[in-house]
Amino acid sequence: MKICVVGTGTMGNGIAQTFAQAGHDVLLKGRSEASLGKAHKAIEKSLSKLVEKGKMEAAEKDAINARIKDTMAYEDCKDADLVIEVVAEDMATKNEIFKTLDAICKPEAILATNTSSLSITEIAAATSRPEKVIGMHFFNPVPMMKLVEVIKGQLTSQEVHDKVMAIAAEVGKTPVSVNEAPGFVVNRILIPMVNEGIGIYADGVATKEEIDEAMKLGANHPMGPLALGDLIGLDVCLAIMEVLYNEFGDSKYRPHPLLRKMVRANLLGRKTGIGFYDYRK
Ligand SMILES: CC(=O)CC(=O)SCCNC(=O)CCNC(=O)[C@H](O)C(C)(C)COP(=O)(O)OP(=O)(O)OC[C@H]1O[C@@H](n2cnc3c(N)ncnc32)[C@H](O)[C@@H]1OP(=O)(O)O
Ligand SMILES: NC(=O)C1=CN([C@@H]2O[C@H](COP(=O)(O)OP(=O)(O)OC[C@H]3O[C@@H](n4cnc5c(N)ncnc54)[C@H](O)[C@@H]3O)[C@@H](O)[C@H]2O)C=CC1
Repeated sequence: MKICVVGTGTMGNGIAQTFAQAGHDVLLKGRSEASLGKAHKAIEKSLSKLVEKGKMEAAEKDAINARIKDTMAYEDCKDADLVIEVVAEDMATKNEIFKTLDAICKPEAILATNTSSLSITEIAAATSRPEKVIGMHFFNPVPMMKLVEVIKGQLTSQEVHDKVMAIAAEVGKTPVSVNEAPGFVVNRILIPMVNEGIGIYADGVATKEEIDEAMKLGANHPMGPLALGDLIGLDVCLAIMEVLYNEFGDSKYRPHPLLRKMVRANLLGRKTGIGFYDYRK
């Protein structure tokens, strides 16, 4: 199966790695040599961790790296059987890319989106093949997280849904079938929790370290809400809160003003080196 991953950010490199680790050839579509180079660096770092831990042979790491080829041209996606779009959480951007992919990709190709919260039906409406458009939602960090939410839009066919469930399982993930709804299952619970953690911090109820420690020890979460926001990317968290707020029209999903302020200051978390915590050492 020929896989094409469009987008080289936090999630794109993890998804490319996962497919290559499962033995697939992957075409990674980036916007610049620099972004592609950064993605390969992240993949190399992740695979090296696995080699260091004795979970992977060095030769296997080289073979995985070799299976990931780069491109900057959508045209090169034309032979792909499955394209996974992993770009910014913005409907206009996704619509534009799906329109482009629809014109280039062979008619039987499945076009999947890794969107965190947006309507699959609305993304599919930009194409002439809505029955082949589906949500394939991976979790961060992709190599470590087992779940993939598989989301059918209004017009997604059962056949495409079943195929994508099988593909997710084949690459070592556990797929869960989810009906289309803003934020699906996990993010409708998780991101308002991050937003609430930010509110608690802004209210001065506790320091950021204390808030995170409290949720780690008091709820057995692997990381606290502020560290998690930094891992996800605060721009992504804000985009998800905006979708929940706008789609449901419910004030309980209001993005906290401090979240907005952090994004406006480009303090996005790990990807910019600083968010609630400083990663620049
Ligand atoms: C926004 C969305 O749309 C959806 C989302 O993704 S929401 C975010 C969902 N993700 C989460 O909630 C993540 C919560 N955090 C965690 O599960 C864990 O903290 C974590 C897996 C990220 C890291 O685990 P940790 O125990 O805190 O740290 P650490 O000891 O460094 O890592 C644990 C293991 O994972 C490995 N690891 C971590 N990241 C890795 C990566 N990217 N690649 C390879 N290995 C990695 C480490 O090497 C380590 O391996 P060993 O257990 O063999 O020693
Ligand atoms: N960060 C996370 O924890 C998770 C994010 N997601 C979703 O995955 C998608 C990507 O998120 P991240 O990788 O975190 O984002 P990121 O900010 O790390 O990377 C975004 C990528 O999109 C590209 N991009 C931005 N604007 C573009 C445009 N106009 N045209 C083409 N490419 C463009 C960038 O070059 C970059 O490769 C989003 O839909 C997000 O909601 C899903 C699961 C988890």
